[in-house]
Amino acid sequence: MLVQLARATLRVRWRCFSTSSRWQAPKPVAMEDFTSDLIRNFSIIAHIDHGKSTLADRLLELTGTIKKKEVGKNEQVLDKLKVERERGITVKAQTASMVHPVNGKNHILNLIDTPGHVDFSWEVSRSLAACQGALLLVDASQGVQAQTISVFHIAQERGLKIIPVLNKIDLPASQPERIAAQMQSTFGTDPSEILQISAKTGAGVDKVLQAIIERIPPPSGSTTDPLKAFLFDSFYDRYRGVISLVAVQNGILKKGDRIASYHTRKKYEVTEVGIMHPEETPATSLYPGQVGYIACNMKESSEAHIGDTLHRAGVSVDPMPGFKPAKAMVYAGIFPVDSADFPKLEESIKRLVLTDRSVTLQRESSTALGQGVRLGFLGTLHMDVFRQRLEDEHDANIIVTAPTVPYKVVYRDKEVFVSNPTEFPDAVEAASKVKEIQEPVVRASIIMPEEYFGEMMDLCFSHRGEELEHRYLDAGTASSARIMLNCILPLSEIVTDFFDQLKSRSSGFASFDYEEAGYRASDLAKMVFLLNGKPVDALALVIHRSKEDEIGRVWVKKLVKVIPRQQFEVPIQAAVGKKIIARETLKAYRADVTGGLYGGHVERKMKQLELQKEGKRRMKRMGTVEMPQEAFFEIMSTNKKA
Ligand SMILES: Nc1nc2c(ncn2[C@@H]2O[C@H](COP(=O)(O)OP(=O)(O)OP(=O)(O)O)[C@@H](O)[C@H]2O)c(=O)[nH]1
Repeated sequence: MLVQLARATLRVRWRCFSTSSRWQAPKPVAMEDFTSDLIRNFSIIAHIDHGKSTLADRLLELTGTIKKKEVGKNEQVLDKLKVERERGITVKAQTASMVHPVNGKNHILNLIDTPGHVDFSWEVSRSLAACQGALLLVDASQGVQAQTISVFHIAQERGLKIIPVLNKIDLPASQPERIAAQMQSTFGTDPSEILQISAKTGAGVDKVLQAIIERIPPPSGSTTDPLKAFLFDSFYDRYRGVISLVAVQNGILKKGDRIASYHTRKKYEVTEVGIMHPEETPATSLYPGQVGYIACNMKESSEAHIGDTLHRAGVSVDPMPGFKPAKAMVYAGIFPVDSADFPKLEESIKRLVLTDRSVTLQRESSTALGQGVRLGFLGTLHMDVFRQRLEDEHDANIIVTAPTVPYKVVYRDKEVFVSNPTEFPDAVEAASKVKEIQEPVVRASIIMPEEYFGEMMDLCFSHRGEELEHRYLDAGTASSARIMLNCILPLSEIVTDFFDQLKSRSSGFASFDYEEAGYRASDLAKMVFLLNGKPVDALALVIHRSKEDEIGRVWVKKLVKVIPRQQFEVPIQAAVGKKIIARETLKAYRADVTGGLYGGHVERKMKQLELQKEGKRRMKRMGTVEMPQEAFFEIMSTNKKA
């Protein structure tokens, strides 16, 4: 079987999100040998950078699934997006099956890789739904961090068997005994169950394989019960349409089966089944407990509903519990720098959304920026990653507006969610019709060494934190004890610079995580910016009244720097309702680009005039003021630092 799997692997291509070449099906792998007692489905869960992808690679190597990498090459097998390699973070959960013999019997181990950033906890949760166990990986030099705690709780809620693993024991700064004690006090872990490894050198990794087989229960399921498969992920292949990743619960799933979606009630014929090895490797069939992929002529990604139950057409089954859909927490408008590029941009965005189902989209138009798309993301990192993918993979030249959270406007007779500042009620409307405005808040937890406690309290207060409380995670020595600080923070306060400040004010030692905590009434208002007395829609912001002076001043200063001088003086003002909060004046200037050119420099002169003409084409008229699209780009990209 091992040989057969390895051969099949050699003949298949890499699964790739951006490009897809013609594909030739190798001989299918027979899966009937892998009865459910020989299957283990597991995930690796950890705080960001604690070594999940490195350990995944070592496990794939140790089981002979991939070849051992050349020393010095640092690319990880399961992190495949360019942005993942560049930023060293996992964005999209991936699956890989490996085969490992124990007592002369081949076992199949299905690893589902999970992302490690707080923005992607939805991906973590859905990956775990297909598992019976999880390796909880903790960096032995850093100890328990904010996301270690949140992923532990997700895994525990799902009833998974958790295997505690201390990683990076090769580092001189590692303190395995101390961190083991910390895990015991935080999670109630029995220190004798903790494995100590170095994913980098490979030390102790064989023990991990053994523990997966010994400690994680095999999936249950019956071959004779009606077919029931859980759909936990999907991606798009331009030749075969939507490919769904499934965990078979009962029955046997094979090519030619007529299946139906419980969610959409649509029927399909299965054209291919297989396992991720980690590339797609066709198989004859998938048996209960097995995790693999299917192709069934689904044309639209929206047909593959994450959390759906697939069953045999005409044979009904009780559905799986399913998932809460991903909820957008941060919204931003994306516009092309050159308005003529909109159709191409819209197409690129749609294609990218096919690979990232948690992004929501809606068309929007702005007088200042023209046609664009308003997108909803799980968080700001998610937004940044999407932007980078749009630029890297689709060569897009874009302007991204300031991020906004979804506010709740409570009128006397209805509640409306507003995720675009231009739609936020102005002062007049607010005074006459609106009962209350609410903003989303989160329950934040920050873990830090004791010496940064004061700084972190300060950070929370300056971001409107409430209900602060703290506790010690371990007793440690006076200088190295760790504290967990919890508080309620408005989501809008963490979508700008909170994370950067947390890192810089704690010299990188604090970690942060949050979960939604509903909505709270808040004193919010719309701030508009006026150029020569006329408001510019794309620049509107929703702000907390306690910060209106500070934000108004920063923004007008920024605007005066990036807007080119006009032939007349231009007042730049920040206003809330009728009240002007801040003002700068842009001095008049006569643009004579050829002024400095004399005599025979005709060619140069013509070129300058051409350039000016080109510039004019891209100018936007804001009332009486001309503003190049690039100025918006400048403002928006300096936005994060505001
Ligand atoms: N010294 C040492 N470094 C390690 C070890 N394991 C991982 N690293 C390094 O730690 C960094 C993070 O490792 P990754 O495997 O990318 O971490 P990750 O948890 O997958 O990160 P995300 O997927 O972004 O959450 C990389 O620079 C690795 O080379 C280890 O055992 N020892």
